[in-house]
Amino acid sequence: MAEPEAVAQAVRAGATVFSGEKSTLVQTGPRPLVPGGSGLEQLRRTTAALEDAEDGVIAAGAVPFDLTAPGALRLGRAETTPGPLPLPLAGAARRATVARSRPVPAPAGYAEAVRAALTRIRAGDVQKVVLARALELEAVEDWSVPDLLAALVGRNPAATALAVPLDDPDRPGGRWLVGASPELLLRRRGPSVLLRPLAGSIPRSPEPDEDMRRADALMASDKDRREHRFVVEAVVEALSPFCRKVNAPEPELVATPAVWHLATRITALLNDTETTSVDLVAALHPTPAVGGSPRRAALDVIREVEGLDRGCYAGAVGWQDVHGDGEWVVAVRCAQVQGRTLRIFAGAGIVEGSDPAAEVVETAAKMRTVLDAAIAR
Ligand SMILES: C=C(O[C@H]1C=CC=C(C(=O)O)[C@@H]1O)C(=O)O
Repeated sequence: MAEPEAVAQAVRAGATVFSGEKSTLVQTGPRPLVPGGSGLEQLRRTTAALEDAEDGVIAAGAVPFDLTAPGALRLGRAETTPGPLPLPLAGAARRATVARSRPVPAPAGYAEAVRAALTRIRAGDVQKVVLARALELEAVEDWSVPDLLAALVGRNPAATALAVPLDDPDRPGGRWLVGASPELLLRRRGPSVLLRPLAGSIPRSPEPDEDMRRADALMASDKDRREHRFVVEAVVEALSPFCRKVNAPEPELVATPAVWHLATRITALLNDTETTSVDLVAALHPTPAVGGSPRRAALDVIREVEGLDRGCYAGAVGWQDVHGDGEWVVAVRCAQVQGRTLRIFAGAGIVEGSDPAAEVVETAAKMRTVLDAAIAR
């Protein structure tokens, strides 16, 4: 689907879109995978549902952070074109005017939650917890999903920009997930598996020397390297029943327009090509990049101290084809849109040594990815 007008129209009709540096995938004519099913039920049924599907049909959409919450995976026809989404999208030139904004919780409340998590870490209950907060923007008219998507693609060329309908696309006024994720959960192509978990971050500076100083400080930070290591260790462990030749080199720096991250490019080979991309999603999600370590204890702490309904934020977003190949990103730098409301989410990994005030600043920087796309003119 190379025509901007056709893409904008498809999004208005409820298409799921993933736009990356190398290709754009648009899923049209979507029908529910498991109507009303939880994220886990949908993941479990994906491969079987695709067995009966004609070639060219994929399962695509969003898996919630909490796998017992409703999933938003659908079957539909995939159209893939080379390069990022063509811009400008037709009718996507306007920006909504924001009438009100509300942080949930207020920054002081978030700092308080970080302190509560640190207390649990020092008590030995858990070693890492990712805590999120939200910013709600109320516009004077409905947000335009094609407009948000176009602005996200234009500003984040290295990310996977996404627009995923979370409700029945036939029903007007439904919820959408939009965002520009820099984090590859996994790509499965035949027996080859690639992952690029991120964890450990520092906000970018517009001043080049200061920006480089921050990048160096992140690379040298013991706290951030520990925060990162929890993710790599958990990912390698989750892959080990399915894969051989798991290679996890030392972390490197990656930059988004808003934030520096530590990233590890992990490669592996499947033992058995019957293992599909969704089998791996089910084994990996939620990694400690969005949950924590150990997983169960971290999820308990999140439930107790965070006080947010994450929905599909921090979930897994992507697709799988009839061959079991697929690509999934972690739903970070994302927002939920419904009518006039845009709810932008951002989280940060908390470990021993984390500073509550710095985590407020880091989550604000992460929110800029969607905020700048939504409000800049
Ligand atoms: C949870 C988020 O980011 C994750 C991904 C990269 C770096 C992270 C960090 O440094 O805390 C988070 O683990 C988010 O952006 O909402």
